[in-house]
Amino acid sequence: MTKFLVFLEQREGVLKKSSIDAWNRVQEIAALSAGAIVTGLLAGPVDRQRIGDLLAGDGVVYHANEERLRPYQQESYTRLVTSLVKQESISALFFADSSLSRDLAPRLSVLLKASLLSGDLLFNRQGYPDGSFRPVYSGLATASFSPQRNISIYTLSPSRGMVIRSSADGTVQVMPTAQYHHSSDNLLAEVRRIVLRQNSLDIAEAGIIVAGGRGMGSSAGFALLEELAALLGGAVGASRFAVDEGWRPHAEQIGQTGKTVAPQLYFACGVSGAPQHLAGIASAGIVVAINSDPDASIFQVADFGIVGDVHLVLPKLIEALKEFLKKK
Ligand SMILES: Cc1cc2nc3c(=O)[nH]c(=O)nc-3n(C[C@H](O)[C@H](O)[C@H](O)COP(=O)(O)OP(=O)(O)OC[C@H]3O[C@@H](n4cnc5c(N)ncnc54)[C@H](O)[C@@H]3O)c2cc1C
Repeated sequence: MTKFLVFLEQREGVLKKSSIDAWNRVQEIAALSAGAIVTGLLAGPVDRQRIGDLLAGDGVVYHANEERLRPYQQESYTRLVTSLVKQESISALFFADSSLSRDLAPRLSVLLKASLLSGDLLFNRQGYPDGSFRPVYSGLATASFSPQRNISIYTLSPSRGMVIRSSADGTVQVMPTAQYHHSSDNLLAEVRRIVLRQNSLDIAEAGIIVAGGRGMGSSAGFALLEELAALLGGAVGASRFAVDEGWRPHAEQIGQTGKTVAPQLYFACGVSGAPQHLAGIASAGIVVAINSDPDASIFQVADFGIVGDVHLVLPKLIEALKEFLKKK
């Protein structure tokens, strides 16, 4: 019997949207892979009632409800996942693509002697194990994969628009996991979480992203994007140019060497639309581009385009939005 395990990531006790999205996608993969059973693993305290409400389909979630697992710790998380994979005879382990999974998945693949497939993975009708494929060379070609080991580990990029469905169509049972020994916990000196800005949304989780590039002119130019993002309840993103210049932190970089995002609405302001940037927004819903160059490549992927100077267009857009919100 094929058993899937989805690693469900929490931050500060809240289940991450990208993990809910991964769970839902694994349910779809299971439907393509005759008879596969979906299970989940959640490390750290999260309201158990909410877990069942948030996840679609049928399945069991193992919950290691321990306070010390609230922050990510490589050692303890590795031990927790490896023991569950062995205990439950898991065939495939799935993660949402995140800084946590980029750290944990390769380590697990060595320890479990598992095939590791990461990136924008999709599954065709063949399902697991032979149906996985993903775009390569910034979407110019497609590569398909057949895992060579008994266990496979997949990291999934967010799906288009990351629309989270309700769980009305199934029953998810939440079960406590057994306690694990933490003999080498004293190896951990200190785990610190650095908050870049209070209340700033992670771009990987955001439903709306307002991104800026070289055309914003300076770090001060991003104040307009912060204002627009705050009005829309979205997050600020950046091109690599803006990050390399030190205008924005790397956590906000979108693209091949940054994050893959899947908002329902994406604003590209003063961004040219280089292939390496577009690689990160392939799953975005509606794309709105503002650029002074009518021939900029970004207009080829945009649903709506405004040709103009961001410093003139954005204040007008913000003003109009404020008026609109006042009337609501
Ligand atoms: C291996 C590799 C990995 C990379 N990874 C990434 C990545 O992850 N993410 C990423 O973004 N890039 C990445 N890059 C860099 C990428 O190739 C581009 O150089 C970068 O995306 C350009 O950033 P930009 O669009 O902000 O700047 P530019 O390409 O310089 O574009 C600026 C745009 O702003 C417009 N503009 C200028 N002034 C105004 C104004 N006042 N109002 C309106 N529009 C204006 C211009 O017309 C232009 O279109 C990578 C490159 C390599 C080689």
